Amino acid sequence: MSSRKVIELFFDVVSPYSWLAFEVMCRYRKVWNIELRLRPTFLGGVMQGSGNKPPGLVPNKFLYMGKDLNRLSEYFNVPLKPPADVHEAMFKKGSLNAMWFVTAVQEMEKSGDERVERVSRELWRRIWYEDRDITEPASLSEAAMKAGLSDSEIKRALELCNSQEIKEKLKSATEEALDYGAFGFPLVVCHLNGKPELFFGSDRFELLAHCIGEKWLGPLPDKSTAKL
Ligand SMILES: N[C@@H](CCC(=O)N[C@@H](CS)C(=O)NCC(=O)O)C(=O)O
Repeated sequence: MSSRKVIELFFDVVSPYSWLAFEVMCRYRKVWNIELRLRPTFLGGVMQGSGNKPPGLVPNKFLYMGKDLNRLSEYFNVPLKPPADVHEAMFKKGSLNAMWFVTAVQEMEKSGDERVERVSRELWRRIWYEDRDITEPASLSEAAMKAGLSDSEIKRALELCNSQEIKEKLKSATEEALDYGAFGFPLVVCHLNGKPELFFGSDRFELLAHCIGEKWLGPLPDKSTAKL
């Protein structure tokens, strides 16, 4: 068997399109010969650093995205439902605290990304399905509890959240994404023959599969992995 290709997924839980890409990559890591590396990052920093602006700030794009996400939710089997006040949730409240928290959880992982996967999913579910806060410590705790973290792990993650170490870690992941050429999320970076190949969006999987020599079997490659 050829050696596994390393694929990095840069994501932020404020980004609904990142949720779609995240679920697809988590499903395909069991199907393709890849090593998936989850890279929690801050989309606000990527927008600022690249000179881009969120597509939701253009009124017609905002209207289109509402319809697009509705269709995609069904197609990808990911329970997406925009919060009542998208601008408040995405731009006023934002995701900095949540992404510090996910970074802290990643820092605490001994091996693998299992908890990062579960906690990120619960945070997406809160903001992009239940229309609930993801900025307050109580909200982060609740998401982590649902993700199966123990009380002491949650306490430690909340402490770590405020540490300089974690803030620096999230900042350097954001800088790394920008160095790759990020301007938005999701960003999938495939390492092919020692060279990073970038794919922006949750709508590039067919092309990505072609480039890495794997088969795209649609959003649900294995029905048993698709329960959310
Ligand atoms: N066509 C992409 C759109 C992804 C997208 O709009 N991502 C937002 C964040 S949720 C973004 O960062 N956009 C930057 C841009 O469109 O320039 C997809 O289907 O995934």
